[in-house]
Amino acid sequence: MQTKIIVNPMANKGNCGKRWPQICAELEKHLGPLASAHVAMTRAPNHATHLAREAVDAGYRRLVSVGGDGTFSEMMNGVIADDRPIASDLVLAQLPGGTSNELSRSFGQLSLTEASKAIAMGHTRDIDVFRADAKGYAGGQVTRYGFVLAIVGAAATISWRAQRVPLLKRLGPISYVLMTAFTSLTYSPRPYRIQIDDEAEQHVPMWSLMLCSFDGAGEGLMLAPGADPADRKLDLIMVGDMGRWESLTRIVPNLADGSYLEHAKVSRRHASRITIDSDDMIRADVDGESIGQLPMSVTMLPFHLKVAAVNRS
Ligand SMILES: Nc1ncnc2c1ncn2[C@@H]1O[C@H](COP(=O)(O)OP(=O)(O)OP(=O)(O)O)[C@@H](O)[C@H]1O
Repeated sequence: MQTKIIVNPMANKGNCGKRWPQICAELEKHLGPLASAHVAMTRAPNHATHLAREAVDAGYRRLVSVGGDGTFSEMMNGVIADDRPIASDLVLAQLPGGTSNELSRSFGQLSLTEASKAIAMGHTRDIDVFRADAKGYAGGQVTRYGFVLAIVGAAATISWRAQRVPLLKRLGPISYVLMTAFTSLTYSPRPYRIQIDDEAEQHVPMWSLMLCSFDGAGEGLMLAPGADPADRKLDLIMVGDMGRWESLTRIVPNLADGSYLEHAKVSRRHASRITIDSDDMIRADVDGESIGQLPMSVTMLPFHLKVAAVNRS
């Protein structure tokens, strides 16, 4: 199978580029020598999307991103068009070279060696993909394909602040801890209009809403314990009308083990199509990238993508 490697040299604050020779040597131990024609370096944000599309058009069927979650997500968005994969026999893989590499962890790959072995041995797993349409920050419609989670409200504001404030971004994971505390103390629940599958629209005040395909996300967060990333359903979690102190003391500390779900104002159910709107400005985030604001609709798509993953059985 022809393999294209897409490297983001700027991932992990430029460390990915510096470590590329070492990462390449590890990959070559398992895959054999890599000709330079099979490696492409990203030159700007979203370049991985174009490189992935070009690679599939040129006949590559296995695409490996070297970087963080953003690079993998950009690559994945390049291989889907009109709500379906642009080729039927694709395998995507990630080698951890970013800051948090949460996706690698979701695929069961904890190290560069494990990820390289999973690619070489051809172990894969199927994952669901959803489509999110929201209002972009420039005012137009944005469409993003995702596979881990879509979040709105307080959780999306935490993500947006942690990514946008340059000083905080340099702090890495600690920025999320600081912004979670700050946002909990300043963010008030807002009125939402929600339509789930074919049900009637609901009007509810909420602090945050999360649509999870995987069980975990972010820095060790267990948002939807037991969620199946290939069941063609999203776990819809609604965090209701929380007071500031209540969110800081009863929700935030219990995100790591999923016990926040026991709170009386938190609900969980399955959904495969949801439209969310509000008269207030509410941020929306897909797979860790702030894409814009409400209204947003999220739809599970009727296909699986194959990703290289460690075979634990
Ligand atoms: N050549 C480039 N110059 C500047 N930015 C780039 C370049 N190539 C890609 N990017 C951008 O780098 C950003 C960060 O990439 P990525 O998310 O992979 O790394 P990370 O943030 O370190 O890791 P993680 O998301 O796992 O925490 C992405 O938004 C991507 O668009």
